[in-house]
Amino acid sequence: MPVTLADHPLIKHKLGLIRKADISTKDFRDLSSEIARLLTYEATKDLETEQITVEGWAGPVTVDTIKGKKITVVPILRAGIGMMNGVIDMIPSAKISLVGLYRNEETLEPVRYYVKLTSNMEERIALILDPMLATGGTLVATIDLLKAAGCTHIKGLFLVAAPEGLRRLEKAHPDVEVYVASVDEKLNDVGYILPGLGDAGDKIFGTK
Ligand SMILES: O=P(O)(O)OC[C@H]1O[C@H](OP(=O)(O)OP(=O)(O)O)[C@H](O)[C@@H]1O
Ligand SMILES: O=c1cc[nH]c(=O)[nH]1
Ligand SMILES: [Mg+2]
Repeated sequence: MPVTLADHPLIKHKLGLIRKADISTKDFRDLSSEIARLLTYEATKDLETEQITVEGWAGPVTVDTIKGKKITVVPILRAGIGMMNGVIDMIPSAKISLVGLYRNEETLEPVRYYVKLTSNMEERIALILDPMLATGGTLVATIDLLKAAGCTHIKGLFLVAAPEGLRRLEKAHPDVEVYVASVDEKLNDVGYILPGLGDAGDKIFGTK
């Protein structure tokens, strides 16, 4: 399974800031979006381009344009919303497909409560957004439903992943490409990533 650790100095610096325990809701939100923007740069490096001719200020000029498949951004509710604006800044024409899943706190299994996908999923590259890849249950369930809708090209963007979640993903969906700012040490006994970020959804929405 292709895993890209996006360890650009700007990403590393921003991760250092977002890990602080006393971070404000505003700063957590801003940094999630900023790191997402940089992950988008990495995740779109292999998009194909083609040359077209446009009318420039001094006459016709040959320019590159992105060709082929269109993109749908798939934020996993709630926390994935915190990355969405950063990604949309970079790909303003992307369609958005929402997937609502939360983790049952006892079983750690994902519970589905909302799905609204855009049209023609089979023609699109899906960019899944979630700050946290912990046990991997939420991500595997999301990929299951995207594939059931016809998606064949799926990438996932995460701020922090646990090795346990990456191993689970590799078994279930080895074709999916992962872009992550940090692969952390492990999960604790209640399924939180260490050192991690804490509860990303609560920090982005200011709940709890
Ligand atoms: O890899 P997993 O073990 O499945 O855990 C990861 C999921 O947990 C968090 O969501 P949460 O259930 O807290 O929902 P929220 O975004 O609504 O807070 C996180 O944003 C992921 O979606
Ligand atoms: O560490 C974790 C694990 C799951 N969800 C979170 O928000 N944080
Ligand atoms: Mg949460």
